Amino acid sequence: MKKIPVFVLSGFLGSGKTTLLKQLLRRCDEKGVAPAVLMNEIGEADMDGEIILEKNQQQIMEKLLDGCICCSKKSEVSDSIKKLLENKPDVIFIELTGVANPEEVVDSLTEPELIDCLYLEKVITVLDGENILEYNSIFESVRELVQTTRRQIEVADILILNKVDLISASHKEKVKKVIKKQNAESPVYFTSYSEVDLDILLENVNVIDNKISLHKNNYTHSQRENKHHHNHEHKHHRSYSRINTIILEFNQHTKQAKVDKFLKKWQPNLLRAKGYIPLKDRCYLLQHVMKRTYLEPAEYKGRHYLVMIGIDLDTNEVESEWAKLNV
Ligand SMILES: Nc1nc2c(ncn2[C@@H]2O[C@H](COP(=O)(O)OP(=O)(O)OP(=O)(O)O)[C@@H](O)[C@H]2O)c(=O)[nH]1
Repeated sequence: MKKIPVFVLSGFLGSGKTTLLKQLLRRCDEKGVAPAVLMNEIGEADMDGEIILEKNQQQIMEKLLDGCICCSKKSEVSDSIKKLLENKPDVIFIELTGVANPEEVVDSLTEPELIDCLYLEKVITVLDGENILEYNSIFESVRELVQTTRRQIEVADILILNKVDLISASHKEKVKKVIKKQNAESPVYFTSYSEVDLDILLENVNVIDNKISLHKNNYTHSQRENKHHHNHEHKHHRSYSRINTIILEFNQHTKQAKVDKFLKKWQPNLLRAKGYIPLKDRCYLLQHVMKRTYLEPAEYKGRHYLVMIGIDLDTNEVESEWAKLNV
């Protein structure tokens, strides 16, 4: 009986995980294998789910919203995976929130009911080449950001150094050195828009004829799971509480410059912003990573909104400033 491989996609907010996931799903389609996806988003709004589903409506997806995968969510993680297993996928992808430690999800996979059905194939960490040195520097980032980034690098089986189109050759070398210091074993791929040789990543993914069905079994650790297993502490949860999410709504269409100016106001506390925003001509998908804002036309028909993820963002202040904009 063959077990189902599970990939954990980790990496800080906006590094390019969803961009990679979309390609992995496309490649699965080409290979004729059935993927399943578990997405974990901080905040109630299901942004990435919508982004993926726009082009891959038929994909099997479970979503965990409003919180990072951690102790309190562990049962929800395994419940979601059990639901995914009902559809008999050949591979499962778990995209973590940018602020989660990858090994936390591995705890959920080692639950007795699941351990004989699936195994952790690879932890893939996607790094934002433009900002990784900043995230990694104790002087420039808050402590828990540095710890999370280092953990994501340390436990990765594959490291994808993304956004090389935005950095110089010398910066690339610098980043490589820093990464290698923290994880000398795993291969590092340099990419733009997370374009990597997908066949290397999916080398062990095939159609599984004889899937193990879900049933209670004895708890056994394989070597692989042991490598990623850790003594889970509750402490980390508190530290993430500094990271908060604010959802803002639009009453009418707005101007790009207005939104840009608003987002700039919250630097350096603002880590990420995403949303479907109404400009005069149509709806756009907005993605804001560090100081950069990306806009692309979207077919989205739902309610317009902007999600802000930040560290120590003052919700009241943000909301009252937003109200003043009268958008
Ligand atoms: N210039 C440049 N932009 C990129 C690259 N990869 C991704 N982006 C853009 O960066 C933004 C964030 O990419 P995502 O793939 O959504 O990042 P993510 O890691 O899933 O983000 P979270 O879900 O917030 O954790 C999007 O607008 C992408 O189009 C790259 O290599 N170069």
